[in-house]
Amino acid sequence: MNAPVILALTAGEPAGIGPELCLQLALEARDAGIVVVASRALLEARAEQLGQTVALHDWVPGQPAETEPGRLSVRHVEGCVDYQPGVLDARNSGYVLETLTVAAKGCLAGDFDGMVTAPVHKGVINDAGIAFSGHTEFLQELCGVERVVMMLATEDLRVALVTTHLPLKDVSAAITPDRLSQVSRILAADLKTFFSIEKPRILVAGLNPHAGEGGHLGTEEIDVIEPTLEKLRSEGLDLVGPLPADTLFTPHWLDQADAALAMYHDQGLPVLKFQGFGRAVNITLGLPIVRTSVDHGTALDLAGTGKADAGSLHTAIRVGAQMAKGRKAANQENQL
Ligand SMILES: NC(=O)C1=CN([C@@H]2O[C@H](COP(=O)(O)OP(=O)(O)OC[C@H]3O[C@@H](n4cnc5c(N)ncnc54)[C@H](O)[C@@H]3O)[C@@H](O)[C@H]2O)C=CC1
Ligand SMILES: NCC(=O)COP(=O)(O)O
Repeated sequence: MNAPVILALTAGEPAGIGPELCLQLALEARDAGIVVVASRALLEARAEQLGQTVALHDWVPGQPAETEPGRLSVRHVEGCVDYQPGVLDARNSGYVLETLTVAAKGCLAGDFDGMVTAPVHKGVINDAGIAFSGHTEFLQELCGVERVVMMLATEDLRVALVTTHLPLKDVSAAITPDRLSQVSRILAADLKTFFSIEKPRILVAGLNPHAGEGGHLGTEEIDVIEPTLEKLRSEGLDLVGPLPADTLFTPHWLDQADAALAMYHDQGLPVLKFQGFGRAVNITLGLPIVRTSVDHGTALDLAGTGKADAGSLHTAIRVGAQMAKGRKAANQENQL
């Protein structure tokens, strides 16, 4: 009944800090079983560059994962052709996406209890001619679900987004009653499922300055956001807003709420990162699998130096393991 959780950890962009963060983790004792999904040769090359000794063990589904310092379970993925830190190579892009596919399919098949992702470089994947906006959208498509929600969280703050990786000029049109309703419902449901918040109070930001100033600074609040929130409240969701985004992130509001819902990426995430960059987790809600991630990017400037901070990776693994245990327990209860 209490089998340890096994998480797939994708090593991300080969030129970034992901591979060395995986190796840093291997030097410590771990509570959760971690299987790094990556090119074995890439990990060996990075370990050699950093002067680290890590014994890599090929992992087979059904087996426990290594948890002892100095040992690391690896699910090898072919196709990485360039191991140089700090220098992007579009030829590695197919391999990077294959690591995500292997991890996600492994979760769907029950081989893994969840997946944690180290950062990928969205630009270089597109340079390879592959349309890619982020793990969030990639996993939504792979898992065949209509809507997912990106939420970043620290101990003190949770910020979810209505839209994710969109050019700013496309944001207004994307804020539809359908999208706002789906995102709000997923956020409320998953805060209950994974964080045991029975009826979460969610602060919803407006899109425009001063939440539109009564229609004088934009009408999305009056036309879309207010009527949608009203309808969702009638379903029982505890939604406050639309609130001016510049004052939403103040103790007056945050102290009485469980999460903030921002309309777009750079409305919500700078606040979260100012408050907790380096120790936050990025969670994809609404998926049939557990997926958490680090709060940072590929940090090409640090790759190969061994100076990258693993704080956010630790948070992502801790939260991923908690969520996976929660989902396992719920599944077992449903089977009784
Ligand atoms: N989960 C993911 O896959 C994410 C990927 N990205 C991708 O990363 C690439 C680079 O993005 P940037 O905006 O430059 O952000 P970034 O997070 O890579 O770097 C911003 C600054 O933070 C520092 N930094 C980042 N992680 C650190 C760590 N663990 N320890 C110490 N310092 C750290 C970097 O050195 C840099 O000075 C982009 O292509 C972006 O798409 C960005 C965010 C998340
Ligand atoms: N700023 C967060 C971010 O870009 C991460 O996106 P994703 O790759 O987790 O979808």
